[in-house]
Amino acid sequence: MIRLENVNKAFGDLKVLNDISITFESGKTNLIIGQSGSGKTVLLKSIIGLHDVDNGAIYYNDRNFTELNHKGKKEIRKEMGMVFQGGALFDSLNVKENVKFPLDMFSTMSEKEKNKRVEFCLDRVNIKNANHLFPAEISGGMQKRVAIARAIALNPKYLFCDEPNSGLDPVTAIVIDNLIQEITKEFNMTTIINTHDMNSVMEIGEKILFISKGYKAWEGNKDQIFNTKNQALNDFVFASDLFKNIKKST
Ligand SMILES: Nc1ncnc2c1ncn2[C@@H]1O[C@H](COP(=O)(O)OP(=O)(O)OP(=O)(O)O)[C@@H](O)[C@H]1O
Repeated sequence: MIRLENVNKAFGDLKVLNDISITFESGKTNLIIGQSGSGKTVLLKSIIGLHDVDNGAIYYNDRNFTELNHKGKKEIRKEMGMVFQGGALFDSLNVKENVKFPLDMFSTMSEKEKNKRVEFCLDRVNIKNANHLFPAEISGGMQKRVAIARAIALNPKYLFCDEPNSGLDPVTAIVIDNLIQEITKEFNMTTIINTHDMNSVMEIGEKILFISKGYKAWEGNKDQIFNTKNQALNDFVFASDLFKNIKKST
């Protein structure tokens, strides 16, 4: 569980996050949605400690992350896995080496244990016989799977995904969304996903935070989102004719 209490963040005079409070639950896919520039990335970066917040608190279960010193934050960071936009694989490392990288950096496992863990993670994301291929030699969907395998290599309690299905065709995007949801449940992680993909909202929006101009404008789930009376959320969700028509027909 990750809990935010009255989180504020400004860059100079620009107030980007205003008093955001919410609980992201474990074993669930928690989505942050909002228009471009609404503050999603700044919020995600604040949660993982890449930005210091100006005031407010961020709890990882009962640990107040914002109050911890460098060493304390580092301990919690070991429990975080990340899937960056575009996958962010190392081009010069093959699939196996990419997934093994965090184990080499941060674990005390033996070589045999690391290899076993890499095999487990790649198997879990359904990548087979690709250990020696380089990122440029595999499809976008496979790259995302490798990025997910790498993110779960250290068995994280918390998983952060920034636009995990950007650049994928709609079918592959849903497969990746479902994979993230499955592993979230299987390993009981608290998963937070930044997205503007309405298909993701419909598929895996178990808990949704909608931010508008840096404010929390709504929270709920995928079943509630289509019946909301919130004007800003309606404008966002039903921006396309397709979704307007879906709403009319339900
Ligand atoms: N390091 C920074 N310094 C100054 N301003 C910043 C910084 N990072 C973000 N901002 C500003 O904060 C606001 C929110 O940006 P943010 O990247 O969080 O939006 P977003 O919702 O993630 O948008 P997108 O969906 O396009 O990625 C923007 O006005 C942006 O210019």
